[in-house]
Amino acid sequence: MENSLHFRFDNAETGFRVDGGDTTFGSLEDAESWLHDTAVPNPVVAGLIPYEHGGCSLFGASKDEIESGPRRAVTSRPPTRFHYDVRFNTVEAERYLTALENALGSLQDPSSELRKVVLSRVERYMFQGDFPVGDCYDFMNTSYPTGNNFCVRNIQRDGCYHLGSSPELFLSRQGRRIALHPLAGTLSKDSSRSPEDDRRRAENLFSAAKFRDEHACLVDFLREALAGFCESLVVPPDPEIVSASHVWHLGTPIEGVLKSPDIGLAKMLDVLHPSPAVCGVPRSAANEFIAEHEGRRGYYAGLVGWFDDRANCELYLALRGMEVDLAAGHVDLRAGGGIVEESSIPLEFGEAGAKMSTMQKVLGIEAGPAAAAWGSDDSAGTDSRGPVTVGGSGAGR
Ligand SMILES: C=C(O[C@@H]1C=C(C(=O)O)C=C[C@H]1O)C(=O)O
Repeated sequence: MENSLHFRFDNAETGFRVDGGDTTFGSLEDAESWLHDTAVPNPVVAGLIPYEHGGCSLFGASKDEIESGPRRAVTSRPPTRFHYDVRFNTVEAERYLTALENALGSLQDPSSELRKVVLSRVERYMFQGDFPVGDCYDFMNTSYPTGNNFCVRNIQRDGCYHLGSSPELFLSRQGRRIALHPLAGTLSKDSSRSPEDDRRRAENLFSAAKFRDEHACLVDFLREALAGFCESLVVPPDPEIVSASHVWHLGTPIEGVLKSPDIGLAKMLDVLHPSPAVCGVPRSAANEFIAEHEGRRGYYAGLVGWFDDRANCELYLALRGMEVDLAAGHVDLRAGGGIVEESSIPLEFGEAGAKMSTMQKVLGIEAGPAAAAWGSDDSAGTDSRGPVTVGGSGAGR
């Protein structure tokens, strides 16, 4: 039954479902050729584009047939139980800490060109029995009614699904008009405070040099990259505070008008993706560092959404998500953050944990023992709590 679930997306404005059908594409190029050649009326392609080039999970459909009614939201969580995979998570936390230490070494070395690199870590949870992917997605819609919620079948690996609730619009395009809402600079929310008080605390994001630097790296990159495509571009001088499920971010809404309606999507993505929101500065050095320390990321930090034959699109960063492997019986949660010279290892570890909470809440999982040991950051300054003992008997609920 789940095999007919291809692509689902819901946010405050849109609901979009592609179920059934066998028009699938493993590359952006194949999807674009289909859009131009097909006899299907009003064709559209929806799905996932990975962080690296190639290996997409894209589905072709007709806009006329897409089910786009009100979202299906349910109030009860599927009953599946999850257990923290101590062995996997211990090895993974150590790998991440080594990557962080090496990154800080490079960022603080005046002879290295690296200015920012985004590093991520994975937490694995095992389950037995059924994992009802569709029900879980419906419950996500209840949990995050204003998130950019997605659920996509992986056509590269049978029995694998990617679900998440993205906070970040990567690129939307209607004709020549484009909009982006890049985010960088993060503070974990403090649930012991009132939302208003915590929002005031988040204003620390404006003043701390570390967050402004991380954010400036991203906005400067996009301003320069978009200048080549746009006849006009509006980039506000200062970022704003954006609320995501368990964290606050710095975000800058960008709008522009393209020089020509003929600029293709693949050409724009070549230049814009991966941006320093998920990669770093300079891009080649950051990408080399990521490949060496993380290997292939696949759909984590890739793009999720849809595009049509005129390159109109709505694409979000595939973040705050999870990969469900039904055959292996596990769910991998993955999150990370931008590392700059002033970053602190404990705070980065905690920030990734706070971002993972987005999916932990959907699954009914308590934060893993590693995250609990780090605690959450209560200031925007440099705090040096730690070190963590990863492991223990912390099973999820
Ligand atoms: C890398 C992630 O998030 C990205 C990194 C951010 C940061 O470094 O502050 C903020 C938002 C996202 O662009 C993630 O969620 O895993």
